[in-house]
Amino acid sequence: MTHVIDGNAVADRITDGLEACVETLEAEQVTPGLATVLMSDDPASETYISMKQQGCADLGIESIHRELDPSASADDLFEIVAALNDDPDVHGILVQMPVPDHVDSTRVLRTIDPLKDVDGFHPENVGRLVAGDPRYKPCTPHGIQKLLEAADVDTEGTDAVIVGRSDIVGKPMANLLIQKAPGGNATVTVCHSRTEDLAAKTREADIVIAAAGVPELVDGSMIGDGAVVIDVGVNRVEVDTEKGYELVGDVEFESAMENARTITPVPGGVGPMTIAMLLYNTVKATAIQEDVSVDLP
Ligand SMILES: Nc1nc(=O)c2c([nH]1)NC[C@@H]1CN(c3ccc(C(=O)N[C@@H](CCC(=O)O)C(=O)O)cc3)C=[N+]21
Repeated sequence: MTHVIDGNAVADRITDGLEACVETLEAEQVTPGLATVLMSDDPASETYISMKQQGCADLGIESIHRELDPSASADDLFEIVAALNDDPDVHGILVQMPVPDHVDSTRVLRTIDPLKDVDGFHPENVGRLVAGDPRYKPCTPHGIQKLLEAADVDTEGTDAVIVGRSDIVGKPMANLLIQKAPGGNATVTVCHSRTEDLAAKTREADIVIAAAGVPELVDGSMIGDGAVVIDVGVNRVEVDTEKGYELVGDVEFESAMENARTITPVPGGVGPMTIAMLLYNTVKATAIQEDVSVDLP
């Protein structure tokens, strides 16, 4: 029987653990603060931002929100980030990606105070991750590490194949999986749109992590017997319902189920973990900046 990992349950366990950390901070008169910045009218971005705010509210994290019209100037965005950098009540800053084309996203990431960079995207934090001394692990790959741990998947000595080379999932995931630490010690292959024979790579893998942003790119014929399959895809496909869309992963779930030992669903797999690990980084950022020690889950 294939084990379907319940991402909501694992995320709830993490947030329960964070609750104790928030209490420890409160005892020191410290309330964690997360700022979200949105410069997009993409409905998906709006959904994610409101899920993040809800997560903060549930935990007792103060959240503030700044919104800019997508036609605003890059300088307007930099000014907002600079003000949040200087605000002592704000411990974490997240600028929702993607930003409009006329805004240089790498410059946005460089503008955020690295201590408040709860996405872990600032070059200083990327550098620390690559050097094996992470401060804030990027939320989605960190969440995947937690899911694997919860499902009793030992990554050590495994062959892991990552499909997708993005800065926010593929690259940091590869770095975490090759590090000399629990949740690492894997042999990693990173595949992408120019990979010659994707199926030949994934079929040999003990762990397949699909993060290409292509609906149902990976099907059962590409999954080896007994493999672990992690689906990072959150593709919105239009359907004729009240909601208007359906979430489709990068994995064709039904056929992949037939070969996989363990698999994550979409929705209810990796997505909820991304939010939980953002809250985790916000609590960690608060503890670092306020010099309080907390016992992170
Ligand atoms: N600076 C920045 N940081 C991010 O962390 C970031 C970002 N930009 N831009 C967009 C992506 C995407 N992302 C998701 C978060 C939660 C779910 C999630 O919880 N999904 C639910 C379903 C949500 C629904 O129903 O639409 C699930 O999979 O069960 C998905 C995707 C964070 N991102």
